[in-house]
Amino acid sequence: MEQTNNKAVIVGVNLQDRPDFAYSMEELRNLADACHIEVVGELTQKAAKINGSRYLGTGKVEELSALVQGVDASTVIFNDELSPSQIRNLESALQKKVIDRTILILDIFAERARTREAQLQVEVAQLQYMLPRLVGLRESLGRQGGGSGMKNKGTGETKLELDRRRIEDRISALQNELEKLVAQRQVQRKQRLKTGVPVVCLVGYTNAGKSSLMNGILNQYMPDLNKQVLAKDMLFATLETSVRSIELPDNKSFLLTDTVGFVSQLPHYLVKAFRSTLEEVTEADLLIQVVDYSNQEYERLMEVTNTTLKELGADHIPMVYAYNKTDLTSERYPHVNGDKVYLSVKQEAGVDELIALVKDRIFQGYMQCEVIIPFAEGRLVAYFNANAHVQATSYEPNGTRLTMECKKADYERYQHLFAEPAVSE
Ligand SMILES: Nc1nc2c(ncn2[C@@H]2O[C@H](COP(=O)(O)OP(=O)(O)OP(=O)(O)O)[C@@H](O)[C@H]2O)c(=O)[nH]1
Ligand SMILES: [Mg+2]
Repeated sequence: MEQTNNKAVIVGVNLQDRPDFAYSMEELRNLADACHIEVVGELTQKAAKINGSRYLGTGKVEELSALVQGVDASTVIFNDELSPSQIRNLESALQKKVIDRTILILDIFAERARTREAQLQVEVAQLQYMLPRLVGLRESLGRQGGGSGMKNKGTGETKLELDRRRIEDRISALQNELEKLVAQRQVQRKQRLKTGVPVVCLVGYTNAGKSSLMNGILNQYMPDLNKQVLAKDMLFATLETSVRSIELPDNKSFLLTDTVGFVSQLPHYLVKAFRSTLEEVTEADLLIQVVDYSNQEYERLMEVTNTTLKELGADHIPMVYAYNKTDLTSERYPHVNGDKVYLSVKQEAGVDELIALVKDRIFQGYMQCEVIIPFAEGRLVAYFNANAHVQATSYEPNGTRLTMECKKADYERYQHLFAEPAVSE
């Protein structure tokens, strides 16, 4: 799609007085902006239902046509996903390029995707969006042929059938390649899981500050590590997950994952396409939902996030909340209330409080202890070195003394093997 120097009018139907309608139009403007399209006009209509053939009522299409001419726009962007026939009818009525919210999101994803896996996922989603629209195009050609629609069942259709088959072949080739990449990543993930280090995932609406928070935590706890992630004031700055190991001053560590942001009406092709990337989320020990607390609509955006998590099958995972950007509100910060931390990554205030809460949750089943492991049980020393936070090791006549923080369950399981004397808290 041509994107530069594009002027567009955005159009939305406020279906049954949607409470989040104004925000969804503002978001559409931001999506257009992220696609380098300049929005020069807006038209909305209140309606009980969307017009099946032209999205808007007839009078409104005329009004739109005049508006588009008046502001010299080349493109018209609709707030909902349009059907193939709606696109066709609107293009012929307006004589302008007609696109919808889904195309904008797909385009942004296509432009931002960096890793091979993200690129493949986006291409599959784009092709899946195109497929039914190709069929629509075939219908329109059939009609142009005139008569029964059977008469010219010739060249046009054959070509489109070919295109269709080519697209289907391409989709399955891409999916094959994707499966291989996903399998590779799963091996890496399994290895990480095997180490028993807890996994914490940052989730939330796009632009809430997830990547900024990841950087804030890295700055504070891993200042020597140059592993910052991209954080930017734009929708979908992050399209792939990145994992960083965070080591805390008391020797405990966890893995922190930054993920792609959610958005309302995220095209289902994309949810599907990104499911493999978001598998990390379903295996996390704890989720940190990052909320842009300065956004008036923050509660609705949290609902979208929660619904998406449910779709991913991650709604059973314990969650804490980082109410970010509190510097832009009148709320006091940093300040903790139950499982919520009011903070400002920008002002570097509240990260410690959040980490304390995270630690409290992920290291719940741990205990501090000192044990002596008989030399004959050497494999246990190896086990604790891999699965506990061993703070000190020394050698006694009757075995290896470990001072460590380990899982309570592990302590109980192996207690009968420890040599005396051992002190534990
Ligand atoms: N005022 C203020 N701005 C913040 C704060 N934290 C992050 N931001 C800004 O919010 C914008 C988005 O930040 P990101 O960290 O990229 O957001 P994200 O949640 O990772 O977004 P996606 O990757 O697009 O899902 C950036 O411009 C940040 O500078 C904060 O505490 N206060
Ligand atoms: Mg991000």
